[in-house]
Amino acid sequence: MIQLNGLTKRYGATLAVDDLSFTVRPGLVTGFLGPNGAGKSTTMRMILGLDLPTSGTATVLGRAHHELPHPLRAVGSLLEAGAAHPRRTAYKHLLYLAQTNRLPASRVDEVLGLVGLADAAGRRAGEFSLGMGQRLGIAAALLGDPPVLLLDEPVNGLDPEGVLWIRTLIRGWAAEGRTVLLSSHLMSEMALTADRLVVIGKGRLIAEAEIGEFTKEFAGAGDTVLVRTPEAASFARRLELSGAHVQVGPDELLVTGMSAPDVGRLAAAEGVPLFELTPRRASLEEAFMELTRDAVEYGAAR
Ligand SMILES: Nc1ncnc2c1ncn2[C@@H]1O[C@H](COP(=O)(O)OP(=O)(O)OP(=O)(O)O)[C@@H](O)[C@H]1O
Repeated sequence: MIQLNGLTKRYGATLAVDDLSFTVRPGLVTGFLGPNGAGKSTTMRMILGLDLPTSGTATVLGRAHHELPHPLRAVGSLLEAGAAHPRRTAYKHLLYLAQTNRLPASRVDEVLGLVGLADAAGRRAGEFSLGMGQRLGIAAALLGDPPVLLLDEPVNGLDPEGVLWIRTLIRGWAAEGRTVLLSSHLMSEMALTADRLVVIGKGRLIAEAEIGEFTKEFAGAGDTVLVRTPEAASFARRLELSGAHVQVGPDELLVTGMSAPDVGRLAAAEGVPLFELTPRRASLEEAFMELTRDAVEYGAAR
């Protein structure tokens, strides 16, 4: 269990994390989502005791990170790939971590096996591919067999096989009853991996919900209907008079705020020939962009 209570971090004039409170429960994958610069990494760093809050608290298993008697046995994390010394072998890197955390050396072989790096144990971390580096990072996170896991953008830059591997691993941890907090700026990735979502923007909580509730709440919002007609301009005006919002292309219209059957009925009533009438569902990704639109740091001009 991870608990944030009024967690706040200020860097000079930047309020990176702003009065954030939420709970991450065991047995579930909680997706931590927000556009670039939303404050996800800063929040995770504070949970891990790598950064001090300006105010508020973050606790793991009821304690601040510095109060945990054996931090690696409580919480494992993957913050960035390549955290290992490049000249150190995978085995030595993990052995060093195990020894400084009073974990048995036998655990090093176990975790190397778990992440599929047993054959690469003697190779230097600096020679690893991105995917292997990611596996090494996960091996380190698992060393203390912790009940809580924090992963910051773990699939960034991975090939499809690597992405599937991490996704399966994460789902497995939650099924074992662990608490998993997983950050991403990709809603599509979250839809496949997370049970719950915490969405932040500009350091503040925007939404918190089960992934199903989130989909239900936002399904429909932003749905569009593609219409092709030789009478685009006049039909667009007619649609707008009926309350729809219309984007006009050379020979197509993108209609929001009116269902496809209603567009079809209106066209029939007006005697407008339709060449195409296609409903398009808004994706979860679009719902997320809509939700965080005002919180994007450097958005395209609108
Ligand atoms: N050490 C620091 N010094 C000053 N400002 C910082 C520092 N770390 C983060 N920030 C600022 O705090 C804000 C939040 O950054 P953070 O990296 O936590 O966001 P994020 O959600 O993880 O973004 P991304 O998805 O891009 O990794 C940003 O405006 C960032 O520029």
